[in-house]
Amino acid sequence: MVSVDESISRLGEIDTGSSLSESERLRLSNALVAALRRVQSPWDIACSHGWIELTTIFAIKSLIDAGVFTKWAEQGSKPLTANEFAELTGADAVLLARLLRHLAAQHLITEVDEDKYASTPWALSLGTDLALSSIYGTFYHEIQVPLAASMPSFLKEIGFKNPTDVKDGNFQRVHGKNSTFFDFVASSPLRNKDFANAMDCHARGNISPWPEVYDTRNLTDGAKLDRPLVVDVGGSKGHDLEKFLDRHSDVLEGSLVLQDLPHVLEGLAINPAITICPHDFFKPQPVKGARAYYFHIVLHDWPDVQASEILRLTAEAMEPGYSKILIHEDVVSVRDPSVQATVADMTMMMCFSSAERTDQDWQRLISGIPGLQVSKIWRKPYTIGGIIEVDRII
Ligand SMILES: C[S@@+](CC[C@H](N)C(=O)[O-])C[C@H]1O[C@@H](n2cnc3c(N)ncnc32)[C@H](O)[C@@H]1O
Repeated sequence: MVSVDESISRLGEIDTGSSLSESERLRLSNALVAALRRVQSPWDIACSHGWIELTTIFAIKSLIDAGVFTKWAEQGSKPLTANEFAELTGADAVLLARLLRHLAAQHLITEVDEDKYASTPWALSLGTDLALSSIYGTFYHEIQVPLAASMPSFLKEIGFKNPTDVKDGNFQRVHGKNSTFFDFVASSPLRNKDFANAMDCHARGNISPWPEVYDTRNLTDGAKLDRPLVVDVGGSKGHDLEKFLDRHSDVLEGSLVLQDLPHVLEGLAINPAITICPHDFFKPQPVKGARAYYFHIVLHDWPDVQASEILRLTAEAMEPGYSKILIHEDVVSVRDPSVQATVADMTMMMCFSSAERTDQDWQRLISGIPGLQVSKIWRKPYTIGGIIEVDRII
């Protein structure tokens, strides 16, 4: 039997440095959560859900808005007292002390002396990465929370059936009949910006850059120069095409095409190698015979009926034997899926009545579209993201 002191001392020896690969880091983090669950009482867990998470988010958001994290980073992230934070930001020192203490109690920042706090990589990121800090903004408060709060009564109302109707789901229960997720996001510039930032963070944090998962030489080798190489469909601000350019900086101008709804692309300043093409993917694909149509966390937003329609319209634009569809998504393991995959699945349910898909779900969806066939599912070991490579065979 290992004593508590010895267990704590062993925990202090855990390697958290850069020597860990991403997959090792995730495995270790998962094992630590499992150990925490064994140590926590039922009350600890319920208290965390009912009080700690909620109050932590409001404390973080208030500290972001007061400018604490940005000013802290500007000052070199050195340890500061609540009074010093108050001088830096103009906020009340007593209030700041209370908010900071709540974060330190959860090891989000470190209390190094009475009311004096040292920064952590997370706190530094909130001060330097505005996309990350916007996760705590309208994305959380206006998009996620109202939908999550409504889910239990929505599921009860529909008799605990699996929701599959994007036009009559939890979203419409919260925002009204005929409302749609993307119209709601678009209807406020701040929400639109925070959502795009959240997608950027999700891409950076959860899914490996696609040229690291898929061998992009499959696209460049034998590419026909008279038409686009990659069309990023529903590509938001174009961060995935930038990743392609990092690897293939020599592609011809105009051979990369970024598509999304007009309001998303409006006023976008982007690498001149990328052509901007506003397009609704429920209309016929205007770019014909491209080498690849890339969809990154786009089809999971849609239940099978709509996802099939998007794929069918894409298939019509493809050149058989040449064009490919590349679908970059979480591919859910049927056994022991990670929380990154299950949280995405819950999010799809509450926002779109859709779901994250397993290998088999993808095979079934694609086999239902005339002319399309899955040629390979590309994965990096121990990551949740995969790329489903689809050919048009006839
Ligand atoms: C979950 S986001 C993914 C964005 C991007 N691919 C990424 O990985 O960050 C889904 C994207 O689909 C776009 N979208 C939604 N409905 C669309 C439609 N009918 N036509 C084209 N794009 C659409 C949204 O504007 C949004 O940028």
